Amino acid sequence: MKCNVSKLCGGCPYLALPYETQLQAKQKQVEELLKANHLKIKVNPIIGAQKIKGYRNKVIVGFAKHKGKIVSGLYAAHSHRVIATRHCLMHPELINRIIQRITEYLDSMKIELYNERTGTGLLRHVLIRYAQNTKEVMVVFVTARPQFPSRRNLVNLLVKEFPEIKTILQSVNARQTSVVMENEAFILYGEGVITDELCGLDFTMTANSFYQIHHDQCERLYQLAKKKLHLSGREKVLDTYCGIGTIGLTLADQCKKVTGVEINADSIVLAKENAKQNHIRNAEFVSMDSTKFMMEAKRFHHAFDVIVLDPPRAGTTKTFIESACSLHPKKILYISCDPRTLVRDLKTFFRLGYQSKTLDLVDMFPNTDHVETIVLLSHKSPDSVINATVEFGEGEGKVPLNKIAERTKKYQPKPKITYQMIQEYVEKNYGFKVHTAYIAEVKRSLGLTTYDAPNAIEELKHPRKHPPKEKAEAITEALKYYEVI
Ligand SMILES: C[S@@+](CC[C@H](N)C(=O)[O-])C[C@H]1O[C@@H](n2cnc3c(N)ncnc32)[C@H](O)[C@@H]1O
Repeated sequence: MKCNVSKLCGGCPYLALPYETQLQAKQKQVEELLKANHLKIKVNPIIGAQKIKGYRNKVIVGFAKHKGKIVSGLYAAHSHRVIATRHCLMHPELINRIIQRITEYLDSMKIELYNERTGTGLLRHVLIRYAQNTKEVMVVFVTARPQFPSRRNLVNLLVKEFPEIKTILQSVNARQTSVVMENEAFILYGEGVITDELCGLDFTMTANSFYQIHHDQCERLYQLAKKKLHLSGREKVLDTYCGIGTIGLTLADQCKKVTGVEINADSIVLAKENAKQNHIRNAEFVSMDSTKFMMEAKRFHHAFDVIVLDPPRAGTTKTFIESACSLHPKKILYISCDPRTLVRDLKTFFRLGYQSKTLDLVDMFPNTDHVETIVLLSHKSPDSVINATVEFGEGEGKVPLNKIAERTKKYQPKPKITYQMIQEYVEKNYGFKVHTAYIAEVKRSLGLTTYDAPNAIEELKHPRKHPPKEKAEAITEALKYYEVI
């Protein structure tokens, strides 16, 4: 593929290589990284893309003046210099056409461009999102101040010419910063959102939500995640760093319950909306830092059969990993867009007894040096097994069957004392009700194991509850009555 500005732009460092060579380079890069870190994991052959150009569904363009005319393009690598280009090979054709029209309109309307050095002027960038399967488009004008002359005219011209544009927004960023969108955007046209179809489900997103850049490869990644997890329908799945709920919701039909955790409150609103519009009823979402959630889950002894994590480039935290392992999930699925932080985090998982023999790569970013990795971890199986042969019956060296029955009776576990039984005992004997969180707190203070409270997820959003003295005493009495202590 030929691109005239490839050297200046730096966005596609592998563009000159045949696609097969690009894939080999990514495979080798991850294999060498694992080897250098003494991680014995086999890397399965990378899953290459069919669409290797025109795949980017999110684009940010800058503007500059060239010979008195407004031109648009991507920024040069590690700089804010705009590389004028009419046609980026990685953008869908429709996006290239919209950018071109916007540039022409801005020029004819004599819109002032923002000057980063002096902090003067109006237009900073334009962000475009494209929902590949529904063909819906979102346009966001990022300006340095709210007043935007001719914007009504500009909006009317764009929506008339491109019926695919479902919404147009303006985001005001007055600070001298390189961040593209700092504040909430206000709607100039449409609903402020677009919806795409992914893995047979509808996902609505805003300008700020995370959504994988390559639609088709994202579907293959999620299919692989499903295959690796091999859910039975009985599992409680925790989807951390869940964004607008894409991974968790695609797993929801194969498990008992999905809990999604995400720091961006707007994404959680969308995740809930996405569950609703797809008629998914076994999913709940919490807006919280994933590490904090994990710490609380550890404190409250929440049980999850599967934990999925898909953090940003920086990876996750040691505390997240330690807390996650302490919950003893059967499986942990780690999806990462940066192999270096993945390797760092895998070492901690391995140290804590979780292991994996294989790792998969999905090429989400053709022509770049980035690669997506996916690895399933499960708890290490025993190092060795002792085989013993026992013969039952009468006579020397045999174990009599009646002895087994006696022993079984002796070691029969006591029936489980539930929170409800304790609540009922307290209410009957003391005349007041006690919250499950109080029971958990008393049990914890006595060094006992605690179990899921029925409203466990709700509780995670609140600080721990310390029971008043009389309630703590009543709960302790109930625990004695039931011979828990
Ligand atoms: C790589 S994206 C994955 C999103 C989603 N799993 C998907 O595939 O669309 C990472 C997500 O983590 C969120 N995030 C970043 N830091 C976080 C944190 N400390 N706790 C929870 N979520 C966080 C981001 O807002 C983003 O939505």
